[in-house]
Amino acid sequence: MTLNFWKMNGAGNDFVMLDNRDLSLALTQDQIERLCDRHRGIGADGLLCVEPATEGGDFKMRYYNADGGEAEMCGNGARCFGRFVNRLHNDSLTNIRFETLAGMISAEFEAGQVRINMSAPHSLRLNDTLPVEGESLTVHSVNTGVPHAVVFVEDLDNVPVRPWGAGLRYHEAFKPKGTNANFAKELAPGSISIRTYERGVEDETLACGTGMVACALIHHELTGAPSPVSVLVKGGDTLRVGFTETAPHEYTDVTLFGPADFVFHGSVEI
Ligand SMILES: N[C@@H](CCC[C@H](N)C(=O)O)C(=O)O
Repeated sequence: MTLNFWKMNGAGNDFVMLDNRDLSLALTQDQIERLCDRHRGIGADGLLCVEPATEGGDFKMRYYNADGGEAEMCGNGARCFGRFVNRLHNDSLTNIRFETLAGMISAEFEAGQVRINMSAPHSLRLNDTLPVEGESLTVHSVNTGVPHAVVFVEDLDNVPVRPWGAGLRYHEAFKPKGTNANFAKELAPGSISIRTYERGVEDETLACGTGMVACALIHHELTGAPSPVSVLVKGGDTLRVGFTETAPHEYTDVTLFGPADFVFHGSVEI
């Protein structure tokens, strides 16, 4: 079978994009994993499908990690999804609402950049002390559509992202679903730099949208920095996270603004 696909990236987090509005595709976990394989496939951190809405949105977004497992949400993927859907409509849309397993997301378009409005974060925890790889880490956590652990560090360049990331991802404290793991450093009040180890990729990625939101909210919790918070990612882009705190530790209007770029269009045999 020949599959038409588009390749996109959001701040370096890269995705295979598929138009499944007619529901003709039913890819297996194994097929998705092979498509995302950087040596034997197209290569990507994840795969997104556009499907018809069933719960009052304009479309449904399905997101799969590179290991072929489905995840509830992907912030960079959602920005790419918005731009991709707009391209399928000859760039005639100004905004869309789409369903995800983490709730309804809306996207609006601004000169190649996309702002998404995300579902309310939950399960915020601050200052847990956890043993990881022989170190005692101060770990914060929040679910921004998918689970994230956040550790602030002094030396972000030299933080052992893979071993510490995997240590947190599989930590007893986050079982059974595991977590994504972020390492962050304050650059200035309201400005942070982060690196993320992604669950389902099982490695560091160049950017993670839900991770940026998690780190920005924790930065706000720890320092009181107002919205928006600027977040510099490993890939070199700086994105903006906006939010409104409605009550202590309760947030609404959580937005992520940044690039969503087309890379190429092709076909592949599966
Ligand atoms: N890259 C994403 C997050 C994708 C899901 C994540 N790997 C998980 O399994 O929770 C983003 O941009 O948010």
